Amino acid sequence: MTAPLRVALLGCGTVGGAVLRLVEEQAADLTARVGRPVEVAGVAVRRPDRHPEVPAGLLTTDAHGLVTRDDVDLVVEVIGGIEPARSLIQAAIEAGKSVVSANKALLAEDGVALHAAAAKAGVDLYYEASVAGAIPLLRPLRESLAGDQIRRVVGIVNGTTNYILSRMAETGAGFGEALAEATDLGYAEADPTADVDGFDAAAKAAILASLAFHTAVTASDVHREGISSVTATDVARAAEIGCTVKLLAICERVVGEDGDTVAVRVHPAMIPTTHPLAAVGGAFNAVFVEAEAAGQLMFYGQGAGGEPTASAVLGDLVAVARNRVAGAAGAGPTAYADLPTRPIAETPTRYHVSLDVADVPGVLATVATEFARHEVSIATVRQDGHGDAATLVIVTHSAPDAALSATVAALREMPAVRAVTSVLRVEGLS
Ligand SMILES: NC(=O)c1ccc[n+]([C@@H]2O[C@H](COP(=O)([O-])OP(=O)(O)OC[C@H]3O[C@@H](n4cnc5c(N)ncnc54)[C@H](O)[C@@H]3O)[C@@H](O)[C@H]2O)c1
Ligand SMILES: N[C@@H](CCO)C(=O)O
Ligand code: NA
Repeated sequence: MTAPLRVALLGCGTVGGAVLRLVEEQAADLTARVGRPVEVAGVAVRRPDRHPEVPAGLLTTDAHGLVTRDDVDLVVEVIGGIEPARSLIQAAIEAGKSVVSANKALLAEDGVALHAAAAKAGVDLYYEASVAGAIPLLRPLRESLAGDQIRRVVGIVNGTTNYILSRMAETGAGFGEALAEATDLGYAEADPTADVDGFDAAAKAAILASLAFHTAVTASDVHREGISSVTATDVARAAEIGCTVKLLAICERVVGEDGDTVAVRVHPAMIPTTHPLAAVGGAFNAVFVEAEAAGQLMFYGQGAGGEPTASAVLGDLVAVARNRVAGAAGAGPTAYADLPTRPIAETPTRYHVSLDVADVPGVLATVATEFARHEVSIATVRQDGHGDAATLVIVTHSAPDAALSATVAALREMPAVRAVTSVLRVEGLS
């Protein structure tokens, strides 16, 4: 029998536990698919007493010692966070081990350095599970679409916020109420900041943009707005214009006369209910990719959860194990395009603005003048009610985001405007 490939598993929580179980359950198939048996050499945890499911002989608290052990070939990092995950992955790479990780926060911050280290050491670094969980997305971008020119990647990449926004739309609940429900059901974590404030989606957007556009994008390059300020009024206003509210990650390569740039942003937006992303409910994820030759592609499925995420980890594990059997490492992603990031202020967007106004002669003209003064073109205006209870609902054409936000700031100061009740970007309207 050929010698097994030996795996160090770092972390044994939701994802790690599922990885361990699947590697054991599918041992025979993995052997057949890889060409050598794949077995777990050790499992690094913080508290061994909390892991009765793991054979005691495999457990260790010495993660660094485990990843550098001579009898370890491959390392699976499912601890999460920046440290100690970064030092452990670096140590593994330097020791000649290929690495599979699910860690979006780390890859979005340090992907370039980690890839450089992996290339130098001649090992693989794969992280399909880090974006959109089970959905095959990063390897399609990295491999299947490597011959095409990707122009745009737009998606719902955070299940927790999608669940909250879906519930707000279904029940009319406010953000706080929907978040409490998501927490009770175990979708939202005890500290939901990373999800609801858009940090999780921004890290994923950075990874997607880097792979799609062959350039280095970090989480700090991503314009980020979360969903905590989305109100029941926003969701109701969206429904009135045939839209629904989603937290979108939008990565665009913008062709310019002075060279191309990338614009990467995460924010809530109204999208038409006829848009395919509008139908993505609950904790599911979906991502649209637009490439020059391929046209539009859509990827849909479970973006989180132990087993779905472990599926992506195991797919990567098989890939790096096969490379190891072949005595090679796969080509890593390139960042040759080296594109500058375009700030949100210059990025063209469309706004939906809802205003409570005094319905007196001339108010519409005054409001329209404020849009014109900022060179923002209005697509549609609707007035509901009259007298003191009049509401103006305005959808703009595309304009630089800075012009739109300056318009809204000016509207807030106008005596004729009693309140700006809803401001959201709009995507996907023709
Ligand atoms: N849970 C999901 O649905 C999901 C989906 C996609 C990606 N991910 C990513 O997978 C990774 C793991 O997520 P999770 O949900 O399994 O988290 P988790 O909190 O359930 O598990 C992490 C485990 O790592 C352990 N750990 C922490 N520090 C350690 C150390 N120094 N040495 C050894 N073990 C240590 C923790 O005790 C915990 O058991 C994260 O990067 C996360 O972003 C998770
Ligand atoms: N917290 C993340 C987990 C998957 O990365 C989500 O809600 O989508
Ligand atoms: Na994925």
